[in-house]
This record gives sequence, C-alpha cells and structure tokens, in this order.
Amino acid sequence: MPILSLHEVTKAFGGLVAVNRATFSVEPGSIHGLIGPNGAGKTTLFSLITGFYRPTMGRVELDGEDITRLSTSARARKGLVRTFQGTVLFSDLTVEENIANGMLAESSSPWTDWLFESPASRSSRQERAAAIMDYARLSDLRNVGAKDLSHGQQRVLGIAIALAAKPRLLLLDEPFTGMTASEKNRLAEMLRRIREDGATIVLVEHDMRTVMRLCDVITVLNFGSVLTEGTPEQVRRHPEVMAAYLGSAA
Ligand SMILES: Nc1ncnc2c1ncn2[C@@H]1O[C@H](COP(=O)(O)OP(=O)(O)OP(=O)(O)O)[C@@H](O)[C@H]1O
Repeated sequence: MPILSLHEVTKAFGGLVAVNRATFSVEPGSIHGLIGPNGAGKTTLFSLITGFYRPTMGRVELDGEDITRLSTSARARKGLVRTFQGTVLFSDLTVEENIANGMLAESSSPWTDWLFESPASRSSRQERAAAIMDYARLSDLRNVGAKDLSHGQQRVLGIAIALAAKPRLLLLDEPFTGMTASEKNRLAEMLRRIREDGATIVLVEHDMRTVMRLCDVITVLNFGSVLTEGTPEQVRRHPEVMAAYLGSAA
C-alpha cells in the first residue's frame, strides 16, 4: 500500500486553479521528487499534503486513511512532518537546543510538557538529541548558535529538527537551495541514509541535477496537473517535460 496517495486533489484561489485534479501515490521507503516549471503548483500541492491548505476538491490519504481534513499538527502526530522553504530556526539557540525543541513538537502541549517533564525523560531526550546530531553530522557544532552556522548547515539543522519529531514521511521544500556543491553531496547522502532507515521522503526541488541523482520516482507538474511520472530516466526522456520547461523559460 502507498504511504501517501492523492486523489483528484484540486485547489482554486478564486478563479485560479493552482492544483488541478492531481492524482499520484508515494511508495514507502522511496525518495519521491515533485518538479515542474515556475508556477506549476508545487508549493501549493506541498501545502495540501502537509495540511496547511484544504483542497477545494479531492482526497489525501496517509496509509490508506483519509487525512484531508486533519490539521498540520494532527498529521505530524501521524508521522507526516515537513520542513520549510528557507530556514525556520531559533537563531539565538544552539544546535542542540534547537533539536531538543524539535522533539517537543511531537507532544500535544509542548510548553507544559517542558515545564513538568521528569528528570528521566529529560535525560532520555538529551540522549536522543545527541543521536540525531550524530546522524546529521552536527555533533561538533552542538554548542554553536544557529545564527552562526553556514547557510547549508542551517538547512541541515532544519532537517535534523524535523527528524526529531520522528517522521515516517518527511516532506522537504527545496532543501538544496543555496547550498554549495559539497553541501549538496552531504545532504543527498543524509537523505539516502534517512531512506535506508525506513522513512519516506517527498521533496519539492528546483535543482534538476540533484533531483535526477537522488529520487527513485519523480512526479512532474505543469499548470497544476500531473504531466507525467516515472524514474529519473523516464522523466528525462519524456518529450513534454522538456517542452514544459522550455515553455516556462520563454
Ligand atoms: N495563496 C495564493 N493565492 C492566490 N494564488 C496563489 C496562491 N498561492 C499560489 N498561487 C498561484 O497558484 C499558482 C501555483 O503556484 P505555486 O507557488 O504552487 O507554484 P510553484 O510550482 O511552487 O512555483 P515556483 O516554482 O515558482 O515556486 C501560481 O499561479 C500562483 O500565482
């Protein structure tokens, strides 16, 4: 069974149909890319999956369960966790503190849990924060303030914060934007490790080279609809994909 499936998902903003009857599925344990020219509806579709928007029509399912009407936080509790385009970090906190905060996102009432947390659960949280920093190769930077990290490191921290919420399905919005080539390689390697450890990843990404190297399956959007879907090789060879990109450039 797919971990995520969309059925005829549609979103209109007034008269503008940003996403039009989008239907596709994401297989568990895959890295699934969403691409398309500017204005194709990628960001809107992403927001429909995460629950930031409600569709005008259609259905979103997680493990076959209809989640169309669930809030973002209810989806997060079911393991559907997103990161944001750009970085949303507590810039005055350290790497470690940011990750510890990410763990609180799991619980329903973070601030009271924080205040009333038992010493045992606090120390187990610290252990898990250490494991996540190790995973994201951020351990050496644990005491560095988020604002003092490089742009690429901040984006990796953003993903580490999302990992702290124990995602089964991780949604990444343009994670490679603004990264150097070596940062891209390191992040691609981290995403492959996340997949190996059993999570599924859906990413919206403009960087074609990286998408083609990294994704198992790619869904191409154009004018809000699914133009085609397939392996990177199939998508690369699809004549209409090239035409859609050239059309948008013109
Ligand atoms: N909140 C909104 N209100 C009105 N129109 C919107 C809104 N959000 C998006 N749109 C429109 O919907 C269409 C799809 O936009 P969207 O941002 O989803 O595309 P995209 O593929 O993510 O584009 P880009 O690659 O440029 O980020 C565009 O025509 C956009 O102007």
